[in-house]
Amino acid sequence: MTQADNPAQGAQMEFRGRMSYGDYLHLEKVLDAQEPLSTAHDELLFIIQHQTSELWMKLAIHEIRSAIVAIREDRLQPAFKMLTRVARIFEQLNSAWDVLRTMTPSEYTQFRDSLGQSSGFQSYQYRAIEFLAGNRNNALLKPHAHRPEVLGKLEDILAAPSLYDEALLLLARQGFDVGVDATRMDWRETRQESAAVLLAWRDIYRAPEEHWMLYELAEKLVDFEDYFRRWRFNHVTTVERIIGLKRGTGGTSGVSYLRKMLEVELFPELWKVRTEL
Ligand code: HEM
Ligand SMILES: N[C@@H](CC(=O)c1ccccc1NC=O)C(=O)O
Repeated sequence: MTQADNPAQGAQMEFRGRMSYGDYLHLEKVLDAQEPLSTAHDELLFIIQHQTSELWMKLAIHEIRSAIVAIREDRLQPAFKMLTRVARIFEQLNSAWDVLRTMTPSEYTQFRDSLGQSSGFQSYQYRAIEFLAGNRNNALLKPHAHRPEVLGKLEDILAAPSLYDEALLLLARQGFDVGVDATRMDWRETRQESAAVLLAWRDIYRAPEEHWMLYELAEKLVDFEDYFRRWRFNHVTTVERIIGLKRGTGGTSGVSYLRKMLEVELFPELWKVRTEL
């Protein structure tokens, strides 16, 4: 038999005692983790949509953490690469809404009651991303009080500088006056917006050729926030399309809570600086 007759010729077919594809990826765990609570056809879509989102969030956290360390160590090129990947992950999460949007209100109502009081509001990986980026609402630790290991991980994130804090410390190291952001000791709370930081970014944007690395870092951060905002917008639009103005299972007002979250700015001076140029 020639290669043309049998394209799979030479392929390994015997896996007794050898690691195969499914072994390496632990597919038995991943593919056994979907347990619908109802008989509704669309519940599997709902579960897989969330599980895949959480997997992508896991990767985003890994990349943001490494980007934070890289900026701290003045290794900007690797940080750029990681931040580009984070933006692409959010682009991926954004496209995923197209699949969920195929579920109508009638279909969702068939299993919504099974969800009890569970909600994406309790996604600790989502909260970790917000905390790592710099949006630190300590009140949102509360839903994790019953899981000490999760709480501990979120507390650890709050104990250290965020992505934006590290960017501002870098600006200070490079001689920019960033005001109080150069000397902060407590990282737990979201920093206050500052006029000094706005002026520092303005100088950088006015002379990109002189500050190319910082200029590029700023644009990577804006790109990340741009895609993150699109995720929030897609979420609230999908939610309104599916549950209208009903209260959320997590206990918030639902769409109006999510609309409020659209106003959150992770890197406020980087948006304000646009008006100054
Ligand atoms: C049928 C689809 C969905 C509906 C109806 C829905 C609805 C809601 C509502 C009403 C809230 C507000 C909190 C509450 O009171 O429950 C919320 C929050 C949230 N949802 Fe969803 N959601 C959907 C899909 C998703 C998906 C696919 C994800 C991806 C992981 C997600 C992640 C989140 C997160 C992270 C929050 C917290 C947002 C924040 O606090 O800023 N949701 N969702
Ligand atoms: N908050 C949603 C329920 C919901 O979407 C949800 C429930 C359990 C696990 C993840 C969810 N997704 C996002 O909030 C609702 O009010 O219908």
